[in-house]
Amino acid sequence: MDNRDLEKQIAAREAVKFIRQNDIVGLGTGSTAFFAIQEIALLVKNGLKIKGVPTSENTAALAVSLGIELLPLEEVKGIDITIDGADEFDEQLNLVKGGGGALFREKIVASLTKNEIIIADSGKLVKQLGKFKVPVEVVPLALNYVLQQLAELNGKGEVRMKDNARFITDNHNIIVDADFGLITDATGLAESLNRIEGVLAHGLFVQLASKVIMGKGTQTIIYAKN
Ligand SMILES: O=C(CO)[C@H](O)[C@H](O)COP(=O)(O)O
Repeated sequence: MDNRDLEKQIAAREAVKFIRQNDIVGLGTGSTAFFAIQEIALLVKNGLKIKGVPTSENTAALAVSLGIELLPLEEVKGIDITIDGADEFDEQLNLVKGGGGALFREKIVASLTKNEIIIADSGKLVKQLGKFKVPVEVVPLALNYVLQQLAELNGKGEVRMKDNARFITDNHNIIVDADFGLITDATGLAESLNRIEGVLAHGLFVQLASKVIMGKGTQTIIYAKN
């Protein structure tokens, strides 16, 4: 395992300590969340009773393969704790998410969650968001309109591709990765993106995380809400 994976793993091990018996647990998506799901599966094998809520089809398949019982997102009224990754975060706990294209379900799960814990390796911490382009999930018919609106916000949008075709999300939409340069006002930008018709969700997560647990070398550093 390389150093970044080790950092992800120790962050995941620390995060699962916050899970309690009978919790409803949001299960994140991506290579960091993968470590948390593995740790949760181990706890379940050892007698922990939880129900998982997946943030993507990939995560659902992984969780089922590891013996974690799932609840469908549409039936869930509240989630006790979620453990998810991020593409970048700042010390105010603002995040960019959606590198794996699961941002819409991740945002719904985060919004339903009491304790949203983000786990990350040390490469994800930034002084200011914007190094990672902001993923925007777009209803395909609205693509040109959304690209124009992003340009009005000084964002250069590019349709995400995979294997020479448009990347398609679990919700049958496309992703535009938008470059806004360094983001000075994450709240303002998030609100502007929320107002664009045709945008289902965007990857700016503001005021949604309660802590970020970051692996650094063999230690973890916790950034928490004041
Ligand atoms: O938001 C996400 C998926 O939509 C992931 O949490 C984010 O992309 C981080 O992924 P990884 O842990 O593989 O670096």
